[in-house]
Amino acid sequence: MSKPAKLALEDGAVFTGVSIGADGEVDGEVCFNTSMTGYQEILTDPSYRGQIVTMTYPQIGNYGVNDGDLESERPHLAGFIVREHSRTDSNFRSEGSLSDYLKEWGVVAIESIDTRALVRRIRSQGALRGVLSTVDLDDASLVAKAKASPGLVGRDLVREVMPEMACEWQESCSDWTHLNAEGIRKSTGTSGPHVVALDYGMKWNIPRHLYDQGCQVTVLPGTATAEDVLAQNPDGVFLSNGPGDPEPLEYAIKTIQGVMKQKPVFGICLGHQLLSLACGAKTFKLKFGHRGANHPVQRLSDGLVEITSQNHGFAVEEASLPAALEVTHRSLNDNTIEGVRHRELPLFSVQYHPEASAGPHDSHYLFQDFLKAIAK
Ligand SMILES: NC(=O)CC[C@H](N)C(=O)O
Repeated sequence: MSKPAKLALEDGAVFTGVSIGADGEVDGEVCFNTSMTGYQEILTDPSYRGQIVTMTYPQIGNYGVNDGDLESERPHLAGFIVREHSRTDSNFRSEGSLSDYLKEWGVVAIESIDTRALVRRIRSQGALRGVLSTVDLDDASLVAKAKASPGLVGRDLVREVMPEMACEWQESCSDWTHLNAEGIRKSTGTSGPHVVALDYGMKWNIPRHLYDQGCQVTVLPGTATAEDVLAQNPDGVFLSNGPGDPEPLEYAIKTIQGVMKQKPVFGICLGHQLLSLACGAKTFKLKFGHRGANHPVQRLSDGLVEITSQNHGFAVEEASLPAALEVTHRSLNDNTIEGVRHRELPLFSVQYHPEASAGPHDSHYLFQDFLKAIAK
């Protein structure tokens, strides 16, 4: 028996569909991801905290869910919007249906709305606050709730997703990760460098890659101080992805400033924004963000174009870049900064996701670059 659900936006638009997830009501920033695959990695990426994610690919759930394709222990997004939830899942790796998974984890989700119209609205007006509900179906009430939703700007969402405790990472990339030109060798123990990863909501495929490069990986909560990090005597420091606005994360910026002159640092996505802020740059909010698995990024050193996996709504403001930072990668969609490096110190970061999961493997070389920086 199908249950109605509604999505209401702060601009007054209301979409009526069918619930495919848990009963309930959620609010958040409505964004969209254009990946054709990877819905399980997207659901479990902690960077989506506070967001209601729309998939533009029309049929979702067709390969089910499994215990291997996870980027954290649970879904973190506020809600999920699809055009059509596949009634069957055909995949030898499937261990269950997407709908059952969403219900198990209490994710409010909707299908059978005009996702093309919704995405066109977001693209023309910018990211919009919204409410997704199976319990309140009154349009005016829902629109009022959407207008009251806090949005992402100025909020520290990292504290809601980061781990409580430190841990030693011991997991390799899945056997499904194809070896690229450089090859991802399965870890033969941790004879490599000791890396401290500051976890602001880290996607698991990042420490898997570091581990497969032979690193000993110590994961610390994103609130760790510079003293906590240096007490581990690391050979390098990694700054992870994570949700929300980077600007209010003053504790994280302070920690980075306390280690960046002593240790090589590599940052991804939120880590890239925090490293840039720590060096004196500013960040700004993109109109509707970059979220997908086919975003072209040019590496400026040799002109190579990488096809990248992306999920970010903020970016580093080019006009605010200090002389010490050099732009290394640029988006070919909108020319925004996708990577920087420090001209003197061994610090570099990218706005996009070289760990893929899901997406192309073009950028795995950056993990080797980090080990080369550490070796130097
Ligand atoms: N995936 C991420 O780390 C996202 C970074 C930041 N929360 C943004 O939206 O830009």
